[in-house]
Amino acid sequence: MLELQHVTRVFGPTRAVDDVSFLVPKGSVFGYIGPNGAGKTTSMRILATLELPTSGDAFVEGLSSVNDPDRVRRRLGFMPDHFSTYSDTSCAEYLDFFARSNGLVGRERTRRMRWVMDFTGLRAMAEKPINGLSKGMRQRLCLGRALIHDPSVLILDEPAAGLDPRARIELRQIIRSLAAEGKTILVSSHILSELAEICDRVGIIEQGRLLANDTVSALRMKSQFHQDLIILIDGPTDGALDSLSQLPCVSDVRCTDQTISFRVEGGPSKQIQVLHHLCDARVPVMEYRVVDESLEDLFMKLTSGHVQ
Ligand SMILES: Nc1ncnc2c1ncn2[C@@H]1O[C@H](COP(=O)(O)OP(=O)(O)OP(=O)(O)O)[C@@H](O)[C@H]1O
Repeated sequence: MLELQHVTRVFGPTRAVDDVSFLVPKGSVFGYIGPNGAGKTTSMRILATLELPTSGDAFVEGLSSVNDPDRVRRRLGFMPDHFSTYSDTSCAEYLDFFARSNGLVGRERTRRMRWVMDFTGLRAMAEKPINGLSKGMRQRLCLGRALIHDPSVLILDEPAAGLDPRARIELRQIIRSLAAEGKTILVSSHILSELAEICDRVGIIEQGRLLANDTVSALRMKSQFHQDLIILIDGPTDGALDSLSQLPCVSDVRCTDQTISFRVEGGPSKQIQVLHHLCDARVPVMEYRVVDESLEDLFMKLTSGHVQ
């Protein structure tokens, strides 16, 4: 598992990370979401032993990134948000270099190289120079490098940045299958909707402070002061419109054919009251559907847009 305990990192006047704590249980995926300059990379670098916190501590499988960096590195794969390499290096050479740096030798190195090439879909590109790779393939190679020593914990810093829709979907599948194997994964992004489907929990960070740490559905519930709903009526809609007009919590009523959309002020218990009211009035409701608040809306609600 992975843990930050009251981590603060100050750069001059900037509190890049400000008293952040969270825990990612084994085998789960934690989405770390925040706008530019929020402090995601700094906290990930602290976990990955590449940066020291000003105060607090970070732990990988119970080992301190501050006091026990060598042992942490053996358990951890870090995919940075960008990487550079020599211009004429091929994919196989690049992976081989990191396999050797991680102490892999002989058959074990060959076996890990094969596994990574197959898992990331890079086998056909093995002899290609890295500079000739597409963005998606470069990201796969960078992920392969993070996986080469079979770490139990993965830290992926904006792995989906710059990828086309197909490559994003493939990346999500790769992350989910790694979690299914029992790996603990911390993955960052600017965009909540990009990670929501694959994360067990998300942390939202802005200006160094963790604003939320919850499941996506719980975040949705907490942020809901109103909810848009759609009902489908079997027959004329007059009775339904009349019933809805009696409820002070209902507004924005719109009707097209047999479909009525409206807004309910209040949380889930208010929505249930509305449904009861319609049933009591014998309105023939065939379908009752909540319009999911877009994840972009949720992100905008939780963050203020300030940068430091
Ligand atoms: N080495 C450094 N020296 C000075 N300031 C730094 C340093 N590293 C990060 N910062 C500052 O700390 C803050 C957080 O930066 P960080 O890179 O952690 O954010 P981020 O959430 O990863 O942003 P992005 O999404 O743009 O990559 C920013 O204001 C940044 O300018």
